[in-house]
Amino acid sequence: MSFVQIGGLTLHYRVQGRSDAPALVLVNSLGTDARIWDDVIALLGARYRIVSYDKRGHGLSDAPEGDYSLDQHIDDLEGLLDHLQIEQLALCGVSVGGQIAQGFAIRHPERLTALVLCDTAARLGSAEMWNARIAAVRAGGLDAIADAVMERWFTPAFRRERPAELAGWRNLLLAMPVAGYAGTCAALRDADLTDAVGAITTPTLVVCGSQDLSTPPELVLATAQLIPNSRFELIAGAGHIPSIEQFQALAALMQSFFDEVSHG
Ligand SMILES: O=C(O)CC1=CCC(=O)O1
Repeated sequence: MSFVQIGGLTLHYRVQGRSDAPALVLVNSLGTDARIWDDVIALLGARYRIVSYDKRGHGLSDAPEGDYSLDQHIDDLEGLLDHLQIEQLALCGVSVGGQIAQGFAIRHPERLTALVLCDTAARLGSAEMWNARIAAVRAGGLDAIADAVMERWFTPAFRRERPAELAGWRNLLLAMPVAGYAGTCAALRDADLTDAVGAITTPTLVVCGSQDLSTPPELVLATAQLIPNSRFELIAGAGHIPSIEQFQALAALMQSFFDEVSHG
């Protein structure tokens, strides 16, 4: 567990896996923290130096008041990479983490060897939807939305058969600061990369849980179709966070994609 201050903002990050291996950086989704990647890290750590972090507003990182922007999230990632002196990397993000990854790929194509976009799109939801979500958490805290969020994160089978894990991930959501959640909803409300993702040149794997109710497969596929050098894969039996629910399938897809990219 490590911390760095970037422009006055404290970020929590972790560096795991093989220290002399190529870097793989993972970006978490709204309402989660770096621990959503733990099972994937366990499978890929023998071949990569893996950095995961709690983006601003989440986990052990600072959660300033006010609206955040996608650019601020991308600046944070850039600052973390500079701090760790990582020049070249494979980048993977889920949901808003995937938007941060798309934005980084547009800003810094020269730094990326591969891009993995999980359950994300160039545009997520509508301004009305995010404003309603912000109002709900400001009025009632994270508890006001937690049950609905669990239905989008996880399949009915997971919710039925793995109640302890469901309760644990729900606790993670409930523990997060309202300022961090609402600030990131504002970033989602204001971000639209639809006209920009066509400029991504990095080889890109786009994946989506087959039962994702937050960013359904059609939406994710539509973004994949805008990215020239991309491939789309559906992950059966997963909702919005395949790194938890189907981590073996996700890690296998990532590994074969990285092998393909590095062997031309
Ligand atoms: O709460 C959800 O619907 C899930 C989600 C949306 C954006 C994100 O990062 O997670």
